[in-house]
Formats: sequence, C-alpha cells, structure tokens
Amino acid sequence: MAGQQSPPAFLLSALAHLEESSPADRPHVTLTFAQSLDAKIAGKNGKQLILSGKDSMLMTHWMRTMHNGIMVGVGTAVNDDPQLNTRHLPARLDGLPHRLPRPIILDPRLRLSPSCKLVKNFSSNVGLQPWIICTAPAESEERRDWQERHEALVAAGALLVQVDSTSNLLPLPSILRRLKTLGIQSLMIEGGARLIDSCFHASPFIDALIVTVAPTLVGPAGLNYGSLIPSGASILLSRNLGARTYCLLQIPHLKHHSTQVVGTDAVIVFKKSETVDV
Ligand SMILES: NC(=O)c1ccc[n+]([C@@H]2O[C@H](COP(=O)([O-])OP(=O)(O)OC[C@H]3O[C@@H](n4cnc5c(N)ncnc54)[C@H](O)[C@@H]3O)[C@@H](O)[C@H]2O)c1
Ligand SMILES: Nc1nc(=O)c(N)c(NC[C@H](O)[C@H](O)[C@H](O)COP(=O)(O)O)[nH]1
Repeated sequence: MAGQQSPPAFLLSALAHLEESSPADRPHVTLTFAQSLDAKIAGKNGKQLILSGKDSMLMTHWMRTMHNGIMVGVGTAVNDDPQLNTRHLPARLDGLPHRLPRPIILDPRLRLSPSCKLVKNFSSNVGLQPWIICTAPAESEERRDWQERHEALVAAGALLVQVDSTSNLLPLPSILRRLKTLGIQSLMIEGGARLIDSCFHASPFIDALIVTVAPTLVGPAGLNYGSLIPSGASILLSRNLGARTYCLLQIPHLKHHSTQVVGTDAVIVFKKSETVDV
C-alpha cells in the first residue's frame, strides 16, 4: 500500500456513500478504532498503545483524508495529544496537500490545553483550526474558571462551539445537526472508549463502523469500551430458572460489509443496512 496515490480499493468501496449527499440533518458518520484481540483500545490507565500495524495505520490516514471532520473525546485529546492529520500519507504527485479533516473535540468542561498539538499545528499553519464543543457550567464558581479557560483557548486560536447540556456527555444528535450547519458533510469518529460507547448508544447515526483488529493481547488492565451496556445478568438469571442469560446491546442496523487483511491486521467493515429506516 506504501507509495500509492489513492485510498485502498476496499476503503473506497466501504465508504462509497461519502460521495452521495449526507442526510439532511447530520453528516455521514464513520465510527472507527483499533483494538487488540481481547477488545482493548489502550493499555493500563489509558496508556496510549499503537495497536495498528503500519499498513492499517496508513489506511486510517487514508480514511482521515476521505472525511471532512474528525472527532475525538477530550479523554483522548488530553491523554494522547493527537494531531488528527494525514501525515503518514505519501506526498501527492501533483504536489498538492492531502485534504485534512477538521479536528473536533468534545470537551464540555474545557480540559484541553491551549498548548496542545492541535492548537499549535493551527497556529503554525500546518493544521486546520480545531473546533471544541463545550457547554457552560451552571454553577457560577465553576463558571468563572471555565470562562478563563475558554478565553485562553480562543486566544490560542481554537474555535469554541457552545451547546446546551447539563451532562458531561454532550448530546450527539444535536451536535451532529450543528456540525452539519457548520458545513461538515462527513465525520470520522476515532474514539476513545467513552465516545465509542455513546456512539453505539446513538447507533442509528453510524453509517459505517470500521474496526481494525490487531493480533495482540493487552490483558484485563487495558481500556475497553462497552461500559454502558447494562449488566442485567443477575436479574435475568433469577427469571430464567438458572439459565445464564446476558444482556446484549443489539445493533441491528449494522450489517457486515467486508473484512480485509491489511498488513498484519484484519479490518472489519459494518455498514448501515439499507433496509432499516433511521
Ligand atoms: N485504539 C484506538 O483506536 C483509540 C482511539 C481513540 C482513543 N483511544 C484511547 O482511548 C483513551 C481515551 O478514552 P476515554 O474513554 O478516556 O475518553 P474519550 O476520548 O472517549 O473522551 C471522553 C470524554 O469526552 C467528553 N464527552 C463529551 N460528550 C461526550 C459523549 N457524548 N460521549 C462520550 N464522551 C463525551 C466527556 O468529558 C468524556 O469524559 C485513550 O487511552 C486513547 O489512547 C484509542
Ligand atoms: N488506528 C489507530 N490505531 C491505533 O493503534 C491507535 N492507538 C489509534 N488511536 C487513535 C487515537 O485517536 C489517537 O489519539 C490518535 O491516533 C493519535 O492521533 P495522531 O496519530 O497524533 O494523529 N488509532
């Protein structure tokens, strides 16, 4: 795949719908992440792990250039200090830069540092302006500190987009609507764990789910997603006369599209089923 000038064919096929108009009230949404065989996306205490092999990491950067927005939660933004750019792609033969996706961070309480790489890249002209989605705290004490952080981030160059929310988990449906009005036609959501959970719970918005599975094991201390699934096992146990029945979060509208070997990894694509109206 190295040196090639366009995204791999399987990715173009998996994301062919990006060429069509996005839904009226939201961008096209691709949820994507890399995991170990034991479904961990990071190490102990969220330590960043490079799980993807070099070919699938390159594939992820092709995916980035195919979208015009890329979203992460503030947990990832603070922990990994990511750049969310396309730096692994080979230079284009025509000398033009690859399209960069707009970095979008869900950061209700403004934990992001004004000196993070996303802000620095923008101020040194090598990245797009990061958009930070936030919400003002109700308490006046908290609000003063929040206002100071707000001003520092704006002064450093970020664009702050305020939404109404009383929760630390910002409402994805209205954020997607807002992003659409701001011109985002296609959004790649990269994680981390809490944001992946929220996406699965708002799963009708997921048009494509692309999971890279790397042949590694992280072990039980690693970070996994799935924490929002209700553990109703004990209730079901008593009702089922001892049969061990577990609650599953069904995601019926996602159907397997393709699985591709990319270098050392398997990349599994699920797509929204045409038959389910969402
Ligand atoms: N392997 C991968 O592909 C991959 C991808 C991204 C991140 N990661 C890893 O994930 C870890 C970070 O994950 P995390 O769970 O701590 O943080 P996260 O990136 O999921 O951010 C969660 C935070 O975002 C904010 N937020 C606002 N609205 C939200 C919403 N609707 N849903 C969810 N969060 C919302 C909240 O403050 C929340 O605490 C890091 O260790 C990072 O290395 C791995
Ligand atoms: N595809 C993929 N494979 C991995 O092994 C891994 N750890 C991530 N993790 C995604 C997470 O969002 C990281 O924070 C960014 O990948 C860092 O972003 P940059 O590389 O700095 O642009 N993504």
